[in-house]
Amino acid sequence: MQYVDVTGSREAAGRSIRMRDMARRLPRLVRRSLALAWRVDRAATVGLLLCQAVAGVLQALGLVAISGTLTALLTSGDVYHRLLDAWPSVALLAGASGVRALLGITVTWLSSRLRPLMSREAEQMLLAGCAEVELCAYDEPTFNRDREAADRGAQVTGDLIDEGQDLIASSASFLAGAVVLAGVHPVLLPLLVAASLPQALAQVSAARVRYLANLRSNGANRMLSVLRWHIFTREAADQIRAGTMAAFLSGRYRDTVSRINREDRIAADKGARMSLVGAVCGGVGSAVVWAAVVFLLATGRISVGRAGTAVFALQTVGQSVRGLVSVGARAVRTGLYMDDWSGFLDKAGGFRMRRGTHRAGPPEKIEITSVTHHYAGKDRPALSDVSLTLRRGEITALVGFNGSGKSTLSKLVSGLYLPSSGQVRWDGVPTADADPQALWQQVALVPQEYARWPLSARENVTLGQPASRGDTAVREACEAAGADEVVEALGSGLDTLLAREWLNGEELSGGQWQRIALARAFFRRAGLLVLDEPTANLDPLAEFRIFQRLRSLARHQVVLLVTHRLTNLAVADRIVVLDGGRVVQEGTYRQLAEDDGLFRELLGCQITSDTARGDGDRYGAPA
Ligand SMILES: Nc1ncnc2c1ncn2[C@@H]1O[C@H](COP(=O)(O)OP(=O)(O)OP(=O)(O)O)[C@@H](O)[C@H]1O
Repeated sequence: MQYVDVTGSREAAGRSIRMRDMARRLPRLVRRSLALAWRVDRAATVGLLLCQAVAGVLQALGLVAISGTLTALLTSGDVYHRLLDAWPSVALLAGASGVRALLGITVTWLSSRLRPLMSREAEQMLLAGCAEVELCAYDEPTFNRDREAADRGAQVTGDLIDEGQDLIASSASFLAGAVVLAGVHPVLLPLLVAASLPQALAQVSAARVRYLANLRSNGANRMLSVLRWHIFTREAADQIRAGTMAAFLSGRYRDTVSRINREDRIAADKGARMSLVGAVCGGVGSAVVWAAVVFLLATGRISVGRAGTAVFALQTVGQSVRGLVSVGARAVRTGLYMDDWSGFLDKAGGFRMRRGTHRAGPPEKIEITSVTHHYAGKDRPALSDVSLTLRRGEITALVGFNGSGKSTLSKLVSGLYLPSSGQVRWDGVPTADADPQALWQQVALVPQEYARWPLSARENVTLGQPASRGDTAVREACEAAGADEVVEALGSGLDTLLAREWLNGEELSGGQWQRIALARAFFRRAGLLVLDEPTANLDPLAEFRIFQRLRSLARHQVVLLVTHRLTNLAVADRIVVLDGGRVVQEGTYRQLAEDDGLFRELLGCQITSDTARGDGDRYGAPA
């Protein structure tokens, strides 16, 4: 079992990283990191830039001071006068070092302030981006892969501030050293840069190898987080124990980790080999540069004092070139992750919602016309040529076998999905032309898998959107859903946190949660009420009450009910029977129960199984 990038497009992008790309990308990366830093903390960003600029100037001054000191000390004359001549340069050197140390501390302070802010900002931008995509995006492997990569990009955003800072610092120190070195002799600077090139190439290649290894492990890492979630959280804790699955899951986790370790080890070995070759070439290059200095000194082309300055300048420039290359390579790798992040934000993984602007009100009529719907990667359509009209004040029930398309149809009616072909129109306006946020204001949905939000009972009902009538409206919705008794039994009533793993939180039973989910939908007072298996976890009495109340609740709403509890369907005005994604029957309960067809067949099975259960209970129950 593996998650793989089926398109391989990002691997191709990673493979194309070359020295030229790096040079092209670096300024963009610095700009991008500064833009994000500016967004989260302007004062710290300006402070950082100022510190770096001043540190660069001080570095240059320090090198000039070294040159002055050496020239003063190495010229002829008595020691006293030589020291007297040297002291202003020494004082400048000491002053510059002291201020640079202070600036270094300030840079560390400001960076540590900015780093977490940037990562969190990037994460929040990603979360906001995810909320803007079409629901169908989650069915696409490419979207999930890109989102995962973008998440990684958001996490490493903070690194970019350090890398950006190191780049600016190395560039400033390179410039300072280069100016001084060029002043000593014009041949030294180009020679040094040429000598550093092999190392630079090796570093970039090693960074590419590491990025590609990470890319290959992306799917495995994703699987690890899925496994970790299942092993860690209480959601499946009971099933892991009762199913004695712990060893199996840990084994799969271990196997996946081994796969990642193997990739990492190969990348580390390859990277080390490249670095070694680069270091050897760099060493030879350095020897050539030092030989050039000795040659220039021996042939009298430079003085001893200038040769001394050259030594310091060479060290500074050499260090900054190495720094530039290694930080540059790291920054390019981070930049690739950030490309994943910003690319995802730009086009929301290619699934940004682009619908119309019509602001839908509570619908009078929802028409489904010749709707066919395909899920991504499926050969067969989930729905084929379905036509149907839903009206306010009417309860329409969808029934059929598992997988016959009931939930899909309810999601199309709610505008959560747009049909592959055909139209769903709310009062004549296709859902594709409606403003989705305004449309969903009119949708109250209880899906099969309703969310159990780790929020207070009140927020679980209001979904964070309280009504003007405050708790009165919450209590009315709870009463309609039979959740009033659930809330009353909670330690702090509506204020109770519904998550036992948190301090003071309380846990509800499956049926109690379902009542809260129903209260949520009743509280919303939207124009469309969609109930997908709303009573699956309810006891018979609670179920009976819900179906009883549905009639009065439906007076002002379009109601769509999906259920397998056929015996309760007398409450519906119309029943639509789906089979293999097609409508095969439509009518009232009485009509369908009398007609030959799938509904009567299903109803017969349910009555038979209920009777069998009843018999079993009767004969099997202890006296
Ligand atoms: N997100 C999805 N991605 C791909 N295929 C899907 C997705 N959701 C549903 N399907 C497929 O579409 C078909 C219809 O599924 P749907 O959930 O609408 O059926 P249903 O009638 O509601 O089933 P059930 O009674 O089991 O809830 C099934 O073949 C299912 O595998």
